[in-house]
Amino acid sequence: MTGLEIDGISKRFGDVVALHEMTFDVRPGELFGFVGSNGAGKTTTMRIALGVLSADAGEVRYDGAPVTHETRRHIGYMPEERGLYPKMKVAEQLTYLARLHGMPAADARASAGKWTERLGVAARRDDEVQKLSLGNQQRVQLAAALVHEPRILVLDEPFSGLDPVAVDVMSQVLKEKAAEGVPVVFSSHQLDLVERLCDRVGIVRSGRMVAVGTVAELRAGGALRLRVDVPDAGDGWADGLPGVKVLGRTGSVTELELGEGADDQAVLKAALATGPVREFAREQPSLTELFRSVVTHEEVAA
Ligand SMILES: Nc1ncnc2c1ncn2[C@@H]1O[C@H](COP(=O)(O)OP(=O)(O)OP(=O)(O)O)[C@@H](O)[C@H]1O
Repeated sequence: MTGLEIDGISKRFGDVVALHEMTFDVRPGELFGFVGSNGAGKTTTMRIALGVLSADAGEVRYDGAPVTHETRRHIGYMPEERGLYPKMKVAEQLTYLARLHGMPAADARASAGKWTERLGVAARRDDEVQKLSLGNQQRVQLAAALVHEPRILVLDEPFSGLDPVAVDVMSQVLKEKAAEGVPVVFSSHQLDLVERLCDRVGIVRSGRMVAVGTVAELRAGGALRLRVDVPDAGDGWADGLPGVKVLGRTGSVTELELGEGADDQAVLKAALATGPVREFAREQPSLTELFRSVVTHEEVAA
């Protein structure tokens, strides 16, 4: 198995079970989106992958071998709490960080120059980090994760607080890194962005991975929905159909969810019985809707 593997990681903080047998893998060249509600365990997983925190059980592997101190030098990490020295100048800081990861001085300087340019902060190279806006600090933070040309990227909410232009720059850079064969995992609450950008997505709930797959796979696994446009129908036209839940009605369009044992042909018959049917379409839930149903499930179960 190549790439990054998180295999059965468990972690408790006192009585709090932060992670329970968390398992997923990020393949070389893949952009993997890690999503979940606040406190679900994303940051803890990333910290364990980085070795900043130790797991109670389980293993993190890279290219089939347990991640060691040496392997960790090749991980580019963007921590949630952001980890720059506020009083150090941008280029100086990036060069220093690259040197810490073992880059020779000249290469480190060149790489700092390249990444400040690429991320649109070249004009701020000689400013102290604390003098930059938060969004620009975040660009520098990404540069810090990239400056030593890592083989793995682990980014904790890299998109939070960025303006749309910075989101585009960040997305482009992550895609390029993935295209170079780097496994890229990032957490985000911006599900539209995750849906657009990621090859695969993992949804985590209460420290467990509850769904993982491509966006298309996850959507296909969600409940089937129907959108039915019946202009002459009365309000209760779909009530009482077995396994059918009416989600709502806007104008003449009724949205339905089909559960176990529901028959879409019976829905069509009921629709036709009301008069003309202008639209009868199957719809798959968006990632945001899937996420909501997972979170609601959690609340019901809790
Ligand atoms: N150092 C710590 N001490 C005690 N509890 C902790 C510690 N770090 C995390 N936790 C707990 O572990 C659980 C998982 O937290 P974590 O920060 O990994 O979630 P998250 O998915 O990153 O959340 P968010 O989306 O809010 O950043 C939470 O219940 C949190 O309170």
